[in-house]
Amino acid sequence: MTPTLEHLRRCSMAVDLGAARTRVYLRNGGLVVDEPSVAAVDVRTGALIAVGARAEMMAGRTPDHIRVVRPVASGAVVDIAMAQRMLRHVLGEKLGRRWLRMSVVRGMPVMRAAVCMPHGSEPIARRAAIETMYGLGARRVELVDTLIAAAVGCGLPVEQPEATMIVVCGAGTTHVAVLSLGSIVAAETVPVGGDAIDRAVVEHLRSRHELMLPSQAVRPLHQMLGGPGNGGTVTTEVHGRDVTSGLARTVLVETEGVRQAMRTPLTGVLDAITGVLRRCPPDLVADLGDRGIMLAGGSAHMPGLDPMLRQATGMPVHIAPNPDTVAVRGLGSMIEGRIRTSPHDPLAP
Ligand SMILES: Nc1ncnc2c1ncn2[C@@H]1O[C@H](COP(=O)(O)OP(=O)(O)OP(=O)(O)O)[C@@H](O)[C@H]1O
Repeated sequence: MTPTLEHLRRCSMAVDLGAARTRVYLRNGGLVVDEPSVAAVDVRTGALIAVGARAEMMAGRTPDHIRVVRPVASGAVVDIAMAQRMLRHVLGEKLGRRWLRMSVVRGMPVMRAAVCMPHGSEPIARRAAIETMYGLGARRVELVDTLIAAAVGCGLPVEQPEATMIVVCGAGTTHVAVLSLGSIVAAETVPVGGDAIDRAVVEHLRSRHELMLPSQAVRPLHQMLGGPGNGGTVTTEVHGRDVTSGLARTVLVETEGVRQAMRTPLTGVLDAITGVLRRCPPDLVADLGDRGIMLAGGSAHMPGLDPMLRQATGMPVHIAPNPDTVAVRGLGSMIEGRIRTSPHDPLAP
């Protein structure tokens, strides 16, 4: 069923279950949860040991009996029971007794929740999101297209008869859309995000330089994506571990090689942008030439991404303020009734 703004105004909670992070916004309470979508479980007893940032820190450092799991992948809940335990735990931790009062009254579920769903998600993914929220005590669940929520969160004039383009680049997926009059004119989703770019860098250094890179060493290399950074230097020192000996090693890496490695997965995003533009009427494309692209999602923080998109598309690229939380904040504005859109808005994914 397509939710209307009236339905959304009755929701007390907006939820964005991402592959990297889980975010919860409470009506009149703001963003109360922004934690990694990770849980650590004792496989002998099934007990939950940690969730969120604490569980993420344990990844790769656990003894055999502790498993670190990610219940959300590519924008879909893949382990409903674990997603419920993770959410219950973080909400209980952040809200205490208030959480109990808002979810169940006299044993009956009372909460109404709005959940962001990736554009074009499969019915099974929608079902999984609904089941997750029912298990948490929701009486009713409204699903809203992430692209609409993100556009609202970016402050784009979605209800106006002019085109706006949004690119939401998350951890596992990137969504591209052109919106006008509160509706999606054309959209595409590609299974490429920040994680694929990081994997491309790690793989390049392993195969070309026989260097294993610790995960925290990948981010400083993002700078190379946009063009010849570092004052135009052609090589950069990278510290890591030798693949064969396991000993610490420093190598001089050609920036162009790293840049090409990062650009390879991003060709999917560029293809999606051109595909969406090709499907738009010419008048809307003319609007976009002036307004440009609004870049959102956690990967918008990647320092080389916006210059790279600017260079490849020839269009202005703007980074949304707090780009990683735009979708849940946009959905939060909807449940708080702070936006006006045309009454025929198709909000559903
Ligand atoms: N400062 C930063 N520099 C570079 N990359 C960053 C930065 N902050 C976050 N990221 C990247 O952003 C991604 C997470 O983005 P986001 O929080 O939007 O994901 P998500 O909504 O959980 O994922 P998805 O939309 O794919 O389900 C990760 O790949 C992370 O590495």
